[in-house]
Amino acid sequence: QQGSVTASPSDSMDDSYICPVTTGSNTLHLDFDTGSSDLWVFSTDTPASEQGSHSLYNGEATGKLLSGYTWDITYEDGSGSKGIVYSDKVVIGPVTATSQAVEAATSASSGFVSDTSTDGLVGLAFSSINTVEPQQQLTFFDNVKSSLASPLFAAVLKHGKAGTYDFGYLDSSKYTGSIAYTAVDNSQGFWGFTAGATTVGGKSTGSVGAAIMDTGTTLLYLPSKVVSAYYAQVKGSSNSNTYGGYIFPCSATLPDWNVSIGGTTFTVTGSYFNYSPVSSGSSTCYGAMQPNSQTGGSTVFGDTFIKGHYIVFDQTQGSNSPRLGLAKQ
Ligand SMILES: Cc1ccc(-c2noc([C@H]3C[C@@H](O)CN3)n2)cc1F
Repeated sequence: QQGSVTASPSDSMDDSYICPVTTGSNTLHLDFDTGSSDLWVFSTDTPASEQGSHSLYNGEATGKLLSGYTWDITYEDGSGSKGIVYSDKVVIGPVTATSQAVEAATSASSGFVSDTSTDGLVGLAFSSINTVEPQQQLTFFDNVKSSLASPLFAAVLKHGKAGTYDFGYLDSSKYTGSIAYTAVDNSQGFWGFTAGATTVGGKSTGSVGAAIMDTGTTLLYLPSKVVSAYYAQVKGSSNSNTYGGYIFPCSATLPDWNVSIGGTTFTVTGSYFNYSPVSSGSSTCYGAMQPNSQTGGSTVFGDTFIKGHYIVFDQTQGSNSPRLGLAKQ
């Protein structure tokens, strides 16, 4: 099997990208996250006080309860959820996992309860960091990859408009030039890779090093040397204690940022680095490139980098030799 599902920005800032997923017989809108490995959903097992306006998975109706199984996850930003586990059919585009662990929330933090755009997450990192106990469960990709035409999926996310996640095939109409491949270190359960030299306006701004490709993270978090060298090219910018990161006048011209990965140079267009005004109506804007001190020291290529590129999460060389493919859209 193979196929594509639409990935729509959750809001005008491209905070996240959500996709319709049928769990059991209900269609929910889920955040595909290559930085975690649990598929969890708001459900009829979620307290009514926490269900908000979310679409709900009904495990009692269509699933098989994995008796005594639990899960509990905390994300980089401190938000989290926990609950119980069913096995059920999950359909993404035309791709079906017949016995997917669907993790039904019995509790979710306020960030999720109030995020009406997101009914849960589909974890697409490696199953080694799935949180289900007493028996760890497989991700959707791990469950279907042997049935896919090719064991890969591609993220084709766009700025301010719908893109896709494609499972099982490469679509040459969705990228230009050739795909540059680079080795993945999955020892921590992530799609880890090494990024190299960076430049801004023709000037070298240092090398990045180890990073993870994380569709569930909104911004681009880099070593402080690279970040300070970037904002040195942005008039009026500063690293604000008040706002907890780099800010600049919303009228500032933001330069493009270039990084070498897999022997090829990739560019993030400057305007993508204007995340949003620091508060509604403000003429001060918050940067979409921030130091990795904000992510516990991890360098994270989030949606700010991913949108506008064609990113392939690839196991065609075998599950012990995962790789990332990158191309320009
Ligand atoms: C309300 C809410 C909060 C966090 C997240 C979230 N999803 O993926 C991630 C990143 C960071 C790392 O944890 C794994 N990938 N963060 C999603 C939400 F809808």
